[in-house]
Order: sequence, then C-alpha cells, then structure tokens
Amino acid sequence: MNKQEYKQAVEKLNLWAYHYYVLDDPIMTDEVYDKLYKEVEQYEEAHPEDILKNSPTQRVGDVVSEGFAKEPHLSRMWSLEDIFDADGLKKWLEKVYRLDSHVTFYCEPKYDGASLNLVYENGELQKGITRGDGTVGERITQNVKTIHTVPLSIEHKELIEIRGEVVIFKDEFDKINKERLKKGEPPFANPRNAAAGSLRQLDPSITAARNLVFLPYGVGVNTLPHKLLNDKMSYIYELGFRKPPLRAITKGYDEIEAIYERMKEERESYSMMLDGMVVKVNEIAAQIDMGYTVKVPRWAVAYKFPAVEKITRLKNIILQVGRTGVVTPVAVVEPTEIEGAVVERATLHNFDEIERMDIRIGDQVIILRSGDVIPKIVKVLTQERDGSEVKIERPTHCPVCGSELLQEEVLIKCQNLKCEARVVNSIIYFASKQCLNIDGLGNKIVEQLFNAGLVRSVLDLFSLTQEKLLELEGFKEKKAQNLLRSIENAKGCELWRFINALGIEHIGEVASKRIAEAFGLEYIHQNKEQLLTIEGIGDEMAESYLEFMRVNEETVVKLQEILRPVEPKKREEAQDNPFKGKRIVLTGTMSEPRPVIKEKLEDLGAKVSGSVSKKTDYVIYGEDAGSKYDKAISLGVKTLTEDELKELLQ
Ligand SMILES: NC(=O)c1ccc[n+]([C@@H]2O[C@H](COP(=O)([O-])OP(=O)(O)OC[C@H]3O[C@@H](n4cnc5c(N)ncnc54)[C@H](O)[C@@H]3O)[C@@H](O)[C@H]2O)c1
Ligand SMILES: [Zn+2]
Repeated sequence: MNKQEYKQAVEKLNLWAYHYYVLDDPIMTDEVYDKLYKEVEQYEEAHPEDILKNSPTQRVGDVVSEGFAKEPHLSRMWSLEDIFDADGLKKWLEKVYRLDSHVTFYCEPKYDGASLNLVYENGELQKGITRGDGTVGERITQNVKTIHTVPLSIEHKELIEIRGEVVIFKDEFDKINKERLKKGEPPFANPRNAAAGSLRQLDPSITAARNLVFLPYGVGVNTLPHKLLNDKMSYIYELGFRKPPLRAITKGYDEIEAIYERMKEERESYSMMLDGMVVKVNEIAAQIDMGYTVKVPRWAVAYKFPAVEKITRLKNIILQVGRTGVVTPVAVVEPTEIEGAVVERATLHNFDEIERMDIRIGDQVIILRSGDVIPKIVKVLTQERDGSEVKIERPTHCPVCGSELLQEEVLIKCQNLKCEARVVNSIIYFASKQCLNIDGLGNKIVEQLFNAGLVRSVLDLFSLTQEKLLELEGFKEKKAQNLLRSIENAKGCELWRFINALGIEHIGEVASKRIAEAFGLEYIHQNKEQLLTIEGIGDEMAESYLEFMRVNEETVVKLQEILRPVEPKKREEAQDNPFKGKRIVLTGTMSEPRPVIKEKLEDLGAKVSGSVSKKTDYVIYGEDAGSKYDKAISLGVKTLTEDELKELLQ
C-alpha cells in the first residue's frame, strides 16, 4: 500500500462505516471491511507520520446521529481489537504477558448487536445511551425502557454504568423479516442491523414491538469491590441481568482455544448471533495497569468466528413451482465457501424483493448463511457494477406447464391444478415427516413414480403393486416391498396428520391439530362460524379450508376411506387447578420425558404448545433450557422450574 492507496482505503472504510453505523444498512461485508482495516493499520504502523485524523483506527466508529439528544458517558466506551486465528491469539497473548505474566482470562461471547450504556443511580435506571463515538452517545432512555431484559430498578444503590449489547434473537429476527416481506417492506440484512435500527427509533413503540434483548458484558463507572472480572459479572447477573450462554475462566492459550472451539460449535444453538468470543484479562488490577490505546483496551480482544457473510456473483435465477403453485425465484451463485460448506443456491423470497433490490444477473452480492437455513442474498453491491448486468423480468408463464401465471399480492402463482410441479410437490408433501411420514417416499422416488405414470395423484399411491414397482429402474423386490409396507403403515394415522397431509393452503400442523381436536371425524362438514371458534383460526384460514373441502370433498372422502385416520381421544373436563386453561410451553431436560409431562398437563386442562408468545402463561423449564426460556424472559412470560410446577400442584 502506498500513501495514495492508504488515503483511498481510509475513504472507503469511512464510507462503509457510514452505511454500517449511521444507516444501519451496510454495503460491504465485515470480512472485506476487516481486511482493508488491517491493511490500513499495517500502513500506519510503518508510516506513523502519515496517519490521517479521520482514519477509522483513530476513533470508535459510531457516529452520533441527529434526532437524538447527545449525552456524554461518565467513563469512556471502547471498541475491541480483532484477531482471526490461533496465530493472532498467540501474538496477542505475548503482548499481554509482556505487561503481566500472571494473568488469567475471562471468556464470553461477542454478541453481534448494538452497544448500550445503562446508568443506574439509587437503584433506578436513569439513562440509556448508545456508544456513539465512545465519549458522547445518543440518549435513548425511553426506547431502552421498553426492553424487558433491562431492569428499571436494581438492588445496587450506588452509581453504576452497566454496559452491554442489545440484540435481536434469531427466531425473532426471522419473524420480523417474514412480516416485513409480507407487507412488502424491505427485510433487515442481519440481526445486528435490525437490533441497531430498532434501538434508535424516534418512536419508542417501534422499539417495543421488536423484542430486543440486553446482554451485559461489563461496567463503566462503578464502586464494586471485586478483584476479578468474573466476580463482577456474577454480581451484575445477580442484579437481574441475563447471563451469557457460555462463559469461562481460562489459564492460557490451550484453554482459550478449547473454549473458542466449543463456542464456535455451539453457537448455532444459541438464541442470539455471535460474531466471535471476547477474551478479557480477569484480574481488574492488571486491567487498570494495562490500560487502553486510543481505541481499544489492551486487556481484551475479540477472537472472531469465521465469517457467515461472503461476496459472490449472481449467475442466474431459476424458478421453482411449489405444491400450492407459488413460483419462487432461486438464485444460482458462483460457488462460494462459507464455514466449510460450498454455497451455490440462495433464496430471493419473491419478485417484489428482486425488484426492490434491483438485483441483476451478473451482480456482485452479499450472501449470508446462518445455521441450516438456505443462504440468503442480503445485499446487492450496486456500486460494483460495470454495466454488463442484466435485468430480471417477472415471469408471465409457468416454467413447468406453461400456463399463465397469476399475481396474488406479493406471490406469483401457477393456477393449473394439474401442473406437474404442483402435483409432484403435493405428493412429496403428503408423504413428508410432518404429514403421513411415509418412509422411502422422498423427492426422487415421487418424481420417478410420476414420470413412469404410476402415480398421478396421492390416491394412486394406494393402488401401487409390487409388479408395477419392479418395472422401475433401481427397484428390486426388497425396495418395492419396503415402500409398499410404509405406504400401508400410513393407514390408521392420527387425524391431524391426515388433515395436514391434504396440503390446504394456510392450514399447517398446528391448525390441523386444533381442527382434529375440535371436530374429530366431523372435520369435513363444518361451516365458517364453527371454524372461527377455534383459537388461532382466522378468516383467511377458514375460507381456504372451506373452499378446499368444497372442491375436493370427493377425493378427501375416498382418502379417508383408505387411510381411516383415528380421532384424538377426548379428555374429561379437568378439576380446578392452577394450570387449567393455561397456555404452557415446556423446555429443557426434565426428570421425565417431556411428552409425559405434556400429557399430564393436558390432563389438567392445560394447553401445551411448542413456541413461546406473549399469550403464553407459563414456560416450565428443565436443565439446559435454551431459546424458549430466553424468549419467555424477553417477553416477560412467567417461568417455573419443574419443582415449582410440582409445588403448585400440591
Ligand atoms: N460491513 C461494514 O461495512 C462495516 C463497517 C464498519 C464496521 N464494521 C464491523 O464492525 C466491527 C468494528 O466495529 P466496532 O468498533 O463497533 O467493534 P466491534 O463491534 O467489533 O467490537 C466492539 C464492540 O463489541 C461489542 N461487544 C459484544 N460483546 C462484547 C463483549 N462480550 N465484551 C465487550 N464488547 C462486546 C461492544 O458493543 C463493543 O463496543 C468490525 O467487526 C467490522 O467488521 C463493518
Ligand atoms: Zn404450472
């Protein structure tokens, strides 16, 4: 890098940082930002006389935006030095040991969210302030007060600044984005930007609706007597703040590496996004001795996890037609490795989204892969275009059957009930785990049966014979017998599975269960009024159900005769008890298997469901409770241990 390139790099970094911090809408991946940042740092080390005042290395990156009152921090807030691999850790440890060779290390997650400083005085929350430039932040107290995991008062009476990260849990993030897409609003690029954007809303009711969670990681001004950071943090958690999913005291390189590997492995299962692990000197006296650079503490470092966002190129768009006829665009991208997996496909949601992003074939894009979900395109790097990119047209005809497509709100649909893609996918769905769970009837086999003309509808499955199957490629006696047996085994299934397997639009597993419970085998002959008495079933669902039954009654009756689904058993009215009529969610490992406890609670007249919402009355948790417990806390839902549950029943 020469001086000219250095100047350009600083400009670039500042532009990217502006989009990242101020607009909460980054235009570059962290990986690329971090790489250029490192290069700038190296240049500055070699040429200290050239260091520009506005270099990102010279200041904490956030900018204080207009619209909020400025508020100075009582003590400075810092950023963190980043390291990316074992070598980086070794070098950092050498530096630390040169300053003090006796220290131990406190390791905890590096949460990917927005920093927040809380000022408590006389045990009351006085102020909530963003990090800003580290010295002055934005006063956002009203917004902060809407966050359930921020206690409004604490048992600690002396002045204290409690620092932490505001995050959005992953499931909440998915929910928000789904809702935004449904309303035709642009989805957030990632949970970090969603959290930062939600925190800095001028209207606190928007912040309140986003279910933000506060996770403390340190203190500023304080009078705490503890000599170890670990003890300080334990005290903070005791005050009513949320604990991290994993923290540990480590002695040195090997132990730090071990806990880093563990956290990296486990992070998928945590409710919040992490972008690394923070390693901090545990001894407070040593921290004070080591002090700070212009920007970061010398006693802490962020040991980053491999990036989940990468830049790649959009090669093409393919259209998939689902069982309901919805045509979904899927992006084909240049193969890119993310965390060990090669990514070649990514979701694009729908055509409104394609138009909103103005994504074109040939564009450079940022893709995000988190967990098992299909990677998403979160950003188009429009600034990188060279003019050769090609616009994407909305399809007018079904790519499979050629019939004209219909635009229904944000969805484009093939209306042809006989469309091959629709039929094949509905058979696949019929046989899938959450429906009739027919072993051995996956995508490939269904396509084979369809193409051979053996199965043109789900009814045909039940007239398959060994003879016919043996004519197919790859089918030997054993395989044919197994398939026929698993189809036979679907008979006598639970009624809800049967209803779910019909694939009625808007009627999923939960609704199917409720319909089965409410009406039993009378499920066909219901009217709208009766359907609407079921909790969770609204207008749209009821109408879709009725329309389906009207059109398909004959097939449904035939299927029922073949499959003979069984009704759920009726329970007797429970006697009065604290759980009667209550909505309950179970989580974690309990003294008995959860289905057993569920059964007992249902005998008491409780409704046990799988996900926590504001309407949940109790979350009962066992050991290793995870995201459901977290969600209960963030929503303010009452939680009970298994022992407390038993006590209430005595
Ligand atoms: N994509 C882009 O265009 C772009 C632009 C600017 C910055 N960035 C990213 O932002 C980062 C730099 O920003 P930064 O200066 O805010 O630093 P940072 O976010 O990497 O690290 C410091 C912050 O980490 C947070 N944090 C989370 N857990 C913590 C813990 N356990 N202990 C202490 N702090 C914890 C705190 O809020 C602290 O302020 C880089 O990783 C960079 O990739 C990206
Ligand atoms: Zn079609």
